[in-house]
Amino acid sequence: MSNKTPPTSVLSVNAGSSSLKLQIFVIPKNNDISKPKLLLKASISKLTSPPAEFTFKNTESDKYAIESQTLEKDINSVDDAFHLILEHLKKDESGFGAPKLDQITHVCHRVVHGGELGVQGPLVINHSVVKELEELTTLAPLHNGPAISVLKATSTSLKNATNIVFFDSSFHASLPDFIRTYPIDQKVAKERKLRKYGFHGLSYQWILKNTARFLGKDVKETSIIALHLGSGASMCAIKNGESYDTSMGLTPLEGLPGGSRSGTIDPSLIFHFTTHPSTTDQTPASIELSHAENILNSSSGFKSLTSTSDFSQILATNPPTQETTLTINIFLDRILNFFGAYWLKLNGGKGGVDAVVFSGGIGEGSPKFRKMIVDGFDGLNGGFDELVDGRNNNEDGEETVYSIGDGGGKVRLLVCKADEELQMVEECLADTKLW
Ligand SMILES: Nc1ncnc2c1ncn2[C@@H]1O[C@H](COP(=O)(O)OP(=O)(O)O)[C@@H](O)[C@H]1O
Ligand SMILES: CC(=O)OP(=O)(O)O
Ligand SMILES: [Mg+2]
Repeated sequence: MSNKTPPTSVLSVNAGSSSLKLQIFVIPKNNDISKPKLLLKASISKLTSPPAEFTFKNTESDKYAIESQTLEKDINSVDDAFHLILEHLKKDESGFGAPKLDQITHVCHRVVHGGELGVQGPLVINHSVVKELEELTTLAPLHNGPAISVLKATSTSLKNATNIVFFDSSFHASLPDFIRTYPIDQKVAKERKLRKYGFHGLSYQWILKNTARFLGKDVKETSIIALHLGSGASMCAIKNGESYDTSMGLTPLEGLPGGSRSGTIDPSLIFHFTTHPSTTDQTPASIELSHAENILNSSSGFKSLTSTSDFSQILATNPPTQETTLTINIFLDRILNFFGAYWLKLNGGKGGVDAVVFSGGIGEGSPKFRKMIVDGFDGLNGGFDELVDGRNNNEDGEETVYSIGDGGGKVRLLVCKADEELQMVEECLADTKLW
């Protein structure tokens, strides 16, 4: 329920497939509502390649700070992670610079799949919204369930707060019909809402607005190829400020491979892979995740090719093994497939691409992998910036967007640090309909 008061203290929660990231912002009294102040940042990562890692930073006090702690306890779900962070927050309350947990007025939640709800943009939750989201769980099996469980936990533990959901899929409402439509029976497709939705949209919105700012361009005139390479990886062709194509589809399984996801495969492979496919005559509401779908989401991708879903470990294996080399080559190859396609679709050869932007844990964290990708652009002869090693290796840059190229090309090479949490908070503060 909305409490109809302007936000003064906002908690923002991002339940990813391998991590939970959380930030708290305050709007100091008499201050501009568009300038939230970061009070606290916490994350638990490596949930799918344990042991998990905990970080906690209160900008006002170091008393309970945790730079990076390997968790001994069996923390391997977003739910566990949320409760652990909540316990730590309660301990930290005494050291809080400003509001206590019960003074949080608004909670922003990243929900990956919004289905048709997602087209409307962010929503204040009520029972019917939660019910609709629950029905979408099977369409984002690694994400929606955990996000709903955090949503329920904050509704119970932060009773005074308004809970708002922000959808990863909303940014892709602009996909043209010939891109969003799968060539299947259209009656069935419409009835069951089977189409490309696309995800990582909060990240793409953040990348777009910050890249436009960096380039000094209007968002509506900015066209980029963005790569969000995290535990789940996707790419997006953004044309004049709108999503024109993206690699994920009906679910976050389509497109690039990821930590535990296969990405695109021949759909018939499912029937050769499993001896327990779901039967086809179930109604959508009663369909459980099939065995095969579960395998493709949870035990495929990097994890099935090497011993880990943690890409930093795969890149760091020295000397590389046959398995790590194969994994890296597969990921690179699929990225270049999409890159070539998006370059054509955006008319890159005729100046239709302003920048290539890397983001997500891998996109931000690995100069080595960025260089491999950029080397793959050679054949396009596309007027890209030259990669500058000193810039590409810049690990401590504080800026949200920075250049890794020489700046002399028609197509800039940039890194943008993902911040889906702040993206949600900025949207929340800007949209008075939400409070
Ligand atoms: N410095 C790094 N170099 C390469 N990969 C990295 C680095 N830091 C994190 N990663 C990888 O990023 C992925 C996690 O990305 P992230 O965007 O945080 O995940 P999530 O999808 O859960 O939001 C993991 O595969 C991790 O190994
Ligand atoms: C949509 C998706 O795959 O998200 P994440 O990378 O956070 O798991
Ligand atoms: Mg993420």
